[in-house]
Amino acid sequence: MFILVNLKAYPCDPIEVATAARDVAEASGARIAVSPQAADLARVAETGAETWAQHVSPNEHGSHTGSTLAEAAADNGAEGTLVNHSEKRLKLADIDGSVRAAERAGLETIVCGNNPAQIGAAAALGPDAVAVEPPALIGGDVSVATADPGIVEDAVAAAEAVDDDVDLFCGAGVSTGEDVAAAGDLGAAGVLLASGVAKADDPEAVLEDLVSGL
Ligand SMILES: O=C(CO)COP(=O)(O)O
Repeated sequence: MFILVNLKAYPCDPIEVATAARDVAEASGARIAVSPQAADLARVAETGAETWAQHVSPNEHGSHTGSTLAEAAADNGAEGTLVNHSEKRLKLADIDGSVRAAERAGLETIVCGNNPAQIGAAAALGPDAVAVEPPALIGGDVSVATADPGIVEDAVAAAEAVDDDVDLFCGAGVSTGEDVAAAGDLGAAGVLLASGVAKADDPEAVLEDLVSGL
């Protein structure tokens, strides 16, 4: 299971989380990545933690003020990027453009969707993985695998029906090792989570629990 910690715009210390993620990944052998604010990519990557962008724009170099270029993310240590997170939704053509921009820059891609129909559409764009995150459960206390196991199973089927090579992740409310195991049992290859780590008093302890069953 791949565990991706999205720091969103939470007021946590990205270096503390990244250092903990690096240490827990090294000690456990689990794959853990941290996705900080774009401005923090380089210093998070310098910790040695696997580092992902939260978004990249479909643009190439040029007159695009405010763009987060895939090339810039890669040059600053990102190894992958989320695309179309529920809090950063894009038009279909722009999702396609962002995935293509990420590919050009050598970034891995996870395209998010709110439901199985969107997951099928996202899988058709050929990312490395897709992630189903029901918006109503994001930031809550109950994990998607517990609150709505059917949506994870249906999303696995939707991705598989389009492209067997595209992994399915799930996210929303994930905060414990039990949540990670439940997601895996439903067919997910990884989880996205945010508040469970970013708002924790002791992010390292939460990360240790998350990988405890792997
Ligand atoms: O949006 C998410 C990860 O990208 C999930 O957020 P929470 O873990 O806070 O529910």
